Amino acid sequence: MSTAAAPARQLDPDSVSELRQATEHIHAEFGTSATTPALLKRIATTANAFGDGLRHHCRPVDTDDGLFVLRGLDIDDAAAGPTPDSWATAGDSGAAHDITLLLLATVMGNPIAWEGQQDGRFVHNIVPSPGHETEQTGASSTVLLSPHTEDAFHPGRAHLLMLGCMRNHDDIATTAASVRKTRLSERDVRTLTRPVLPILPDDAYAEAQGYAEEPPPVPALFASEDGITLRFDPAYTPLDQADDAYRSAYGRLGEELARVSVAVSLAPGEVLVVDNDLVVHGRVPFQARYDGTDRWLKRASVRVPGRRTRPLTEAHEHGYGQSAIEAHAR
Ligand SMILES: O=C(O)CCC(=O)C(=O)O
Ligand SMILES: [Fe+2]
Repeated sequence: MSTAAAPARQLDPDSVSELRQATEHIHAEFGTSATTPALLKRIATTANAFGDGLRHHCRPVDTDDGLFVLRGLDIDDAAAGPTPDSWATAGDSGAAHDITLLLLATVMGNPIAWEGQQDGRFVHNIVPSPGHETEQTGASSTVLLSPHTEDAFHPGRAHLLMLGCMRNHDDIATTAASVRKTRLSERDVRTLTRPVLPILPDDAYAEAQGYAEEPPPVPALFASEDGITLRFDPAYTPLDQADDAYRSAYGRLGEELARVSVAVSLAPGEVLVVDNDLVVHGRVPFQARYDGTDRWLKRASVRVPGRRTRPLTEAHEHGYGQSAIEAHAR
């Protein structure tokens, strides 16, 4: 794995103060980041009024890296308070930063929430949690969080994943691997473009895991008009149901993704924006502190209307009974 620097977009001071003022206004008015229709409406009108400078920083991912890091937001470590010990107890910890992230997410597209995840909040807290060390979820720590497409099981998954860093004293890296950097034979691409295996709901969706209907097989790769895209979550893909040829091609895709993987260790105030159709992300193992100073990320998921990065057949998938809620009406 390489530690090559991810493309960075440095926010200019005007954009930073525009964001800060908007955040302070909304936070003072609502006193919480718990999303009500009124708060979401205020987010939308505020984001719509942002200047071109900020908008430009939020333009789509424009390199084969499939990601960028927005830099320059300020986080006051003392004011942020202790890192919560789980999403369930996080409440309004770092609420102002939830609002900032929602504003940025709204400039980039339409933020989404899932009823079945983190109480339906639009901004998730990613913190290590006692008792969850070895899971394949954001709450784990001692295990490698293996590379995955976010919410790969679902046709309504985000186009963009945003990870905003509150705290990361131990420099724990997010990993990211772009399908556009892999080298695969045409034959492997053909094989992996066929809908052979389903992707089952991950451990963050307990209810969906009990869904009664047949899991639909989906392609791992898709040759979109703009180039190849992927939908990949090996930890939740029943590979034993495929034949040898498919399994080997799938294995080569995994090896190529490992080869091109980069490690991005976020600093407070940085926001990693990952194109969820191009890049699989994960996290290196680490030892949690559990003393209020642990790594703490804020996560937002964004749909970008009108993108053509996915097969149209996805529209017929049942999504295991889950549906995403969009922050803003179209
Ligand atoms: O903790 C990280 O760096 C990434 C965790 C993750 O997979 C996610 O938040 O979706
Ligand atoms: Fe993830």
